[in-house]
Amino acid sequence: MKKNIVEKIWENHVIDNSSNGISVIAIDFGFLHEVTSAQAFQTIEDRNIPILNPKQFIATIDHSISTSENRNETFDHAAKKQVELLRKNTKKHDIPFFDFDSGYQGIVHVVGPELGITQPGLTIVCGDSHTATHGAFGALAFGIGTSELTHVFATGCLLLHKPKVMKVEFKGERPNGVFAKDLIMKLISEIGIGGATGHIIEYTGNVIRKMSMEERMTICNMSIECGAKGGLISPDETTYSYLKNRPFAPSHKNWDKLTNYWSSFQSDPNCNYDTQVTIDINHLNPMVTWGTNPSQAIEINGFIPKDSEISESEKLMYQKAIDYMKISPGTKIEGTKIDWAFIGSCTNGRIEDLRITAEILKNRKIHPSVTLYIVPGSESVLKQAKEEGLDKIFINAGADFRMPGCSMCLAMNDDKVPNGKRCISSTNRNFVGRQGTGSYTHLASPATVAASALEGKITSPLKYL
Ligand SMILES: CC(C)[C@H](C(=O)O)[C@@H](O)C(=O)O
Ligand code: SF4
Repeated sequence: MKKNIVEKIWENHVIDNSSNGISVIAIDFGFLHEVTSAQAFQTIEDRNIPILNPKQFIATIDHSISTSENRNETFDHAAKKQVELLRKNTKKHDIPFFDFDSGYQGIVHVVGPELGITQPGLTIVCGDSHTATHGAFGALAFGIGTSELTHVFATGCLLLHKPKVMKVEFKGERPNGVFAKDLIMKLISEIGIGGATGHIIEYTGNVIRKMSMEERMTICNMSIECGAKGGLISPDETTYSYLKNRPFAPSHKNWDKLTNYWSSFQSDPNCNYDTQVTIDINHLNPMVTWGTNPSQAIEINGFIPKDSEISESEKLMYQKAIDYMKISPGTKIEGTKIDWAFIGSCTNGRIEDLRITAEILKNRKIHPSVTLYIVPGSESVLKQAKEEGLDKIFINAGADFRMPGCSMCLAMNDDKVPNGKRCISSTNRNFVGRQGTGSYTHLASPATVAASALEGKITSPLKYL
């Protein structure tokens, strides 16, 4: 029988199928961060259960930490407690922990792939919704809750319903100025925040095949924003050459055998999907959100929608978003004044994102009324950026180039957009107050963010490319 990639990984990991549609699935790897792991550690300790395989996990710190130079010292009390608890728990249970200045610290979804831990065909979990990112390598990766994490600690398994599978194909040629971020934002704006609920998305087609691993991660990362449990891309030569020589990737000895095995994680031609979506990107422009969820996005040369263009079922959400965002229906989104700009996060905090940012900022100054934070996704991204001299370009442009972490993506730390200020951001969520109480967020690609920071208003990157 023909199978899609999700079915293949699933069948490879089924330990038991029960009669009520729930299966016991083996989990290969788990990532931990300071916000969602403490309760799971506490539960297994209270019940006196050991962690079955501590080497099946790695932990790092990202969400609540400071991104200032002296980040070790500038902790608020609650954040410090979270970090210290994770340090203590990982030490006690012998789980590798990537602390400040280990060389491996960073946002969990940036760190896993760049260390070569994320590999094709694996099942990967983390107490974090953007675990979908790891799907870019052909892994079945998804976020779990704290009680599920307790199960994985104790048993290395999870009880799961088999997900449905949606095939998404981007068709055409990518126009200049249009990046992976624009493609995924376009998909979400088409199918809506619940469009892929209950599904894992498989991204297919030539546009995806030509993408780097960084771009594929940006795509898979935002799968969750249209309701999907995860998103993945079948592995190919791009995947294998990215993984080769990474610190935790398998050794070269049996590399051909290994890549042959990894290549088996492909959907069979003409296999079955529960849902299929095709997106034509031939005439796509850079995307930007106008509202308070990621589906409320338009092309940058478009107009903020009017009430008459909105379907009955979306009117309430629409009106709330318009009121909150203090924008005028029917006006052009391009040209909207911004006060802050942010480049970073597990969506767009990788080296390629910093390179395109540098290309646009080089020998230019950001607008005097704009504060631009550039936050690398990990210590290795930071190191690479410095080696390439990108830090100097950022600083010369007037940006604040900071230490790795989630930073202003969710403002659970010191980095916040002030009340009443408007930010253009390379992140994945524009919920009310996401970047700070009373702040306004417009999501876009790093190129659009950089161009907008130069102009002090929402600006297409085309002018600078
Ligand atoms: C804190 C964490 C649970 C959360 C998530 O699950 O995604 C965060 O990473 C986010 O992006 O909102
Ligand atoms: S960078 Fe943002 S989206 Fe990613 S894990 Fe951190 S808070 Fe969540």
